[in-house]
Amino acid sequence: MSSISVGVVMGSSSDWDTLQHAVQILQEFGIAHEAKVVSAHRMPDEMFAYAETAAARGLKAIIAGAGGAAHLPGMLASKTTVPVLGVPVASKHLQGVDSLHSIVQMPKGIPVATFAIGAAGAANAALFAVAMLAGSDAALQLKLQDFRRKQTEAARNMQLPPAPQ
Ligand SMILES: Nc1c(C(=O)O)ncn1[C@@H]1O[C@H](COP(=O)(O)O)[C@@H](O)[C@H]1O
Repeated sequence: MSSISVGVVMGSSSDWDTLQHAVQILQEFGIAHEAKVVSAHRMPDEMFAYAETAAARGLKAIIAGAGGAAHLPGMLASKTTVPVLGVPVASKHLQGVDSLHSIVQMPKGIPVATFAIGAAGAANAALFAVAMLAGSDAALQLKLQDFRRKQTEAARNMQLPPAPQ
């Protein structure tokens, strides 16, 4: 069994609609991963343990998504040197701008790579993790290039509806 290289964690099961887009990408690229709820606010002891054991377990990246007062990515980053990729989840009242600001405004010295709010951010966080792993994996690099090539092809083939008369 291959060891897990990317952890996907989220503050609540209600974040799954967003974070599933990261998991889909990791599945597509055949990256060994895990997905679980780990909340800095509601289960701080487990959050600390997750961060503290991440490097020893062989994780190369942690994708962490949360909404509102989204402290999870930053708190994980404070307890591990494994790169943390933060995904702001759209919140009910402030549409995720609160989540984005909570994740992106880290103090100097504890970086969190922060992505766009929502599904695109989740997918891009996973693609970024793939790119990190592809640096030392030639086969994965080829898969990533193929992904980009197909995406370019799909964009070139995009058709617009007829112009209104
Ligand atoms: N931001 C955090 C943290 C955290 O940062 O530790 N834990 C939960 N949450 C967020 O609370 C929102 C509402 O959660 P519920 O839907 O469970 O009430 C979620 O978007 C979650 O990420």
